[in-house]
Formats: sequence, structure tokens, C-alpha cells
Amino acid sequence: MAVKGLGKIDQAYDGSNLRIGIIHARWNSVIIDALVAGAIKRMQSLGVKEENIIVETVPGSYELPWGTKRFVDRQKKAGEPLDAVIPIGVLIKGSTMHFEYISESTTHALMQLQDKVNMPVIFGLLTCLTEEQALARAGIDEAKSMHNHGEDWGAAAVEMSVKYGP
Ligand SMILES: O=c1[nH]c(NC[C@H](O)[C@H](O)[C@H](O)CO)c([N+](=O)[O-])c(=O)[nH]1
Repeated sequence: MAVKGLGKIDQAYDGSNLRIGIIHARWNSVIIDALVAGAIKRMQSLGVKEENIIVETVPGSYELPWGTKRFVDRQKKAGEPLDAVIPIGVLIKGSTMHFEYISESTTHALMQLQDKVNMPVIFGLLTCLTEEQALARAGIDEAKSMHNHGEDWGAAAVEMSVKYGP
């Protein structure tokens, strides 16, 4: 039975030889922490070794594109290149247009970043109209109405690295 949101996993990909980076914003940290934990849990369940999951942070979601680029470059320069990277941020609509501008610009920048870094850049940006929506997508609402989307992102990072790596 396919878990909603994960789609049908046609196979569990072997992540045992992968190095995956997570770079997360620090806004909405309770939700961020749950998403990061979900991604790590899922990647470890697919064989990615704990020491091969490298976590860094940036102030907010707007900093994710630049932070991700520098993170990837530095890992490569240090001789420990990543196979994929998961930028994670939580944007929650406020009373201004800030949300719209950051959501749109950061999404496009992360999509375009893949060609620049030549590896999968998983879309880990939650763009929510309410805090309740974000809590549900991090699997930390009372109703347990949705699963932790961080798990999807971890699974996507492994699959994309195995199937479409360099
Ligand atoms: O990650 C977020 N950053 C946010 N703003 C900060 C932004 O990402 C930058 O860090 C800041 O503008 C400095 O560049 C948010 N809001 O403003 O609401 C938000 O909801 N989430």
C-alpha cells in the first residue's frame, strides 16, 4: 500500500554508499527540527550511514540557495563530495507579501541550482498559509492528519542519487 505523498516506492534504494547534505533554515525551528529528523530517519532506513549525513544551517529560507551552493562547493573542495543535498525551510504566510516573494524566488533559485551543482537538489521548502498546515506536514499535529514530509525528501534524495547520480 503506497503511503500518501510518497507515491508507490517501486523499490527501496540502497543508500549505503551515499553522502547527503541537509541545509536548513532556522525560522519556525520546531517544525524544521521535525522535518530534518524525518529526512534523517528515512535516509538511515535506506542505508545511509549517520556519518554520511551532513547538516548545516542558514538564518532563513531566503538564504537557502546561496548557502546550499557554498555548502556543496566546500564539501567537494574538502574531498568529501555530496551525492545530493536537501535544503529545508518553512515559510508561513504573514500579513505582508514577504511570504510570496521569498517562496517564489527561493523555489526558482533552488530548481536552477541543480545545474550549477550538478546533483539533485531536493525541494524541502514548505510554503504554508497557516502554522497548522506546516505542523501537519511535519507530522506533529494532534490529528496526525499528514505524514512527515521530511521522510519524502530523504527518500527522494536517495532515489535520485542512486538513479541519476553523476
Ligand atoms: O525561513 C523563513 N524565513 C522568513 N523570513 C526570513 C528570510 O528568509 C531571510 O532570512 C531574511 O529576510 C534575511 O535575508 C520567514 N518569514 O519572513 O515569514 C519565514 O516564514 N520562514
